[in-house]
Amino acid sequence: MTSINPTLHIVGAGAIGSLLAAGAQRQHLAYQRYPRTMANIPHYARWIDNSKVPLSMQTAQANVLAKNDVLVLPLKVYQLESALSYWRPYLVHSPALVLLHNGMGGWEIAQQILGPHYPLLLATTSHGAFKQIDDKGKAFITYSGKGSTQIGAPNKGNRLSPLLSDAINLLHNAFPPVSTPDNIVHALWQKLSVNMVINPLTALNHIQNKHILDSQFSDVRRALCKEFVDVANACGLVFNETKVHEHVLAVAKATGENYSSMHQDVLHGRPTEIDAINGYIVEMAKKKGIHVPVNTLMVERIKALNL
Ligand SMILES: NC(=O)C1=CN([C@@H]2O[C@H](COP(=O)(O)OP(=O)(O)OC[C@H]3O[C@@H](n4cnc5c(N)ncnc54)[C@H](OP(=O)(O)O)[C@@H]3O)[C@@H](O)[C@H]2O)C=CC1
Ligand SMILES: CC(C)(CO)C(=O)C(=O)O
Repeated sequence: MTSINPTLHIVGAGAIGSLLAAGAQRQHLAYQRYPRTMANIPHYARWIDNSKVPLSMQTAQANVLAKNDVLVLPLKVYQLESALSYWRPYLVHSPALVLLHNGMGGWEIAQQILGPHYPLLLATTSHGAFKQIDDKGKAFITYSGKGSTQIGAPNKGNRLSPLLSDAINLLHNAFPPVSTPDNIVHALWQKLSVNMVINPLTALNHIQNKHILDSQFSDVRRALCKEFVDVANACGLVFNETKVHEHVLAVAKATGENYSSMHQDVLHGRPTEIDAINGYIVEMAKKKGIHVPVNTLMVERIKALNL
């Protein structure tokens, strides 16, 4: 079963999901959001040029998707298991599915629920967005930082099926630029290297990203990067310790005025993504018999905040 015009089905109505919806809206592409509740669903997006992009408030019940539709899950890793279990009966035609999150572990969860052969894309984005409430009490999102999205099928390089290539084109049309690195898993680990240093240090010390450049964090930064490289290399990914550290510093500088997502989660008393970030490194290290005391400490200290 295929539809004439493929629809972008977006699970939830969070910051990134609604940003993607706004991109589709601007390009006149068919999209549908599936929030858990109507409370706080963003009504519009405040675009980067300050223009207002109204969002369709027509939400739907999940239904069997057409083969050429695309289902995007811009969720936290800890939200994926229940979302994928819920959606599984509606995926009988195997439309392309896109996981879009920080941290790692989503691929493993999707494989467990959908099997190893499901047409799956993994993505990471450096666009920035957050939810707010306006003076009329309506939720909206602000597109706060222009970035780009990298996407690919794990272990497939650029040998993508037409179904997956079409899904990537649809995402690129909705929210460019979308690029396809040679190895998406490597790209996700690269993003992990940034988040495993900046996120817990900014959250634990209540600082903006730029402050992790301070010399007081030099030892902990370097120790985290060394552990990261040991584990990544043991998992078959090639990373160099000096380059990883330099990349982390470059991102901290470029996003210097930001408060990281983990800092904001801690500030607002929300669950953090620590399990999918430093926790993932600890989990992989355990499997490979590698000692990662500093990542372990980061996990323990964030968890001790009892969010
Ligand atoms: N925001 C940003 O600028 C960036 C975010 N990211 C990453 O993208 C991912 C998503 O982030 P973000 O959009 O900020 O997060 P949000 O918390 O804003 O969005 C997640 C949304 O998904 C909803 N949700 C969770 N489970 C389900 C479900 N089963 N069915 C329907 N809706 C569901 C949540 O609803 P509810 O409110 O009911 O829990 C929430 O609205 C994270 O991994 C984040 O780190 C990456 C780059 C930038
Ligand atoms: C790159 C960085 C650290 C930007 O703030 C981020 O991804 C986050 O805050 O989660």
